[in-house]
Amino acid sequence: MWRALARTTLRAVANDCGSPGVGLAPSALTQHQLRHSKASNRFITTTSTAPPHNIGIMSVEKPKIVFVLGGPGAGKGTQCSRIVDRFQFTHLSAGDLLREERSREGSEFGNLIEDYIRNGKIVPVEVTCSLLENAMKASGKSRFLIDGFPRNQDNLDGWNRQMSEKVDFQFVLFFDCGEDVCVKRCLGRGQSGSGRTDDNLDSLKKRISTYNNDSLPIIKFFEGAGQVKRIDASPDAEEVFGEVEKIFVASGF
Ligand SMILES: Nc1ncnc2c1ncn2[C@@H]1O[C@H](COP(=O)(O)OP(=O)(O)OP(=O)(O)O)[C@@H](O)[C@H]1O
Ligand SMILES: Nc1ccn([C@H]2C[C@H](O)[C@@H](COP(=O)(O)O)O2)c(=O)n1
Repeated sequence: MWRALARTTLRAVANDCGSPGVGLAPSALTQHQLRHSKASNRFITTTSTAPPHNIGIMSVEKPKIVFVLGGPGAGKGTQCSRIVDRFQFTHLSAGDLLREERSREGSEFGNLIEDYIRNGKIVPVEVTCSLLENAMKASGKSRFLIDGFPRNQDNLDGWNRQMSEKVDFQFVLFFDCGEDVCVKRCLGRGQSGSGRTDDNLDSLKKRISTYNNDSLPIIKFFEGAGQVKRIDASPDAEEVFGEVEKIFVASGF
């Protein structure tokens, strides 16, 4: 879809992303809308394409994607901010997008998302993947850190169905961190006023169990394919970023 649009859509809104790539104007992009059908208890995605406003330079370059994974509190968000500053990536946190959608007035998924988050469960991929795709398109950028996704087999399958052909997947950046450190960091974040409804011991136990049972197998899957760059996330943030930096430089960024 992006490629088709890129072929016919002008890059007249000059690529403001500061990095090479598709640089499509959000106004000319397909928007995915999601509804929950009570009748069939399924999620339905509808697609509408706004007419392209521009004609011009063609680009077939797909957006570059790095998945960022690791336990709750491993420091994914912290490191993503630094990568954004240093390597001109756009950071999309699946958790942040879900929290935003939960708080959006009129969202039909607010209660569902809250229930999943509070209980440390993974929201159905139809919701998350549509939020990610819409955010990617709206950004007009071409290098993305997809943080906290794919978190289970459902996430991975949904991504493969909806997105894998449209992006240029680079690697998984895996922040490896012991459980005790993760818990301590999340509780510290809660005490510093994160306002998150899941930075408490009860939710954390569930999140860690979901991570061990559902997310680690996905990381192992990518590892088996030689697509994981593992980082020890237990040292301080500065030291961790030193390792992150080496990986991105070695990968040509
Ligand atoms: N290397 C580090 N050393 C010490 N504290 C850290 C480090 N990295 C992050 N933190 C702190 O730990 C907390 C969790 O970090 P962060 O929000 O980046 O984790 P996360 O992996 O994105 O978490 P989640 O998956 O729950 O969103 C924050 O309060 C952050 O300031
Ligand atoms: N792919 C995802 C990512 C996140 N969530 C939900 C469930 C998580 O516990 C919560 C917080 O995510 P975080 O900010 O810790 O990355 O958001 C999900 O369902 N699916």
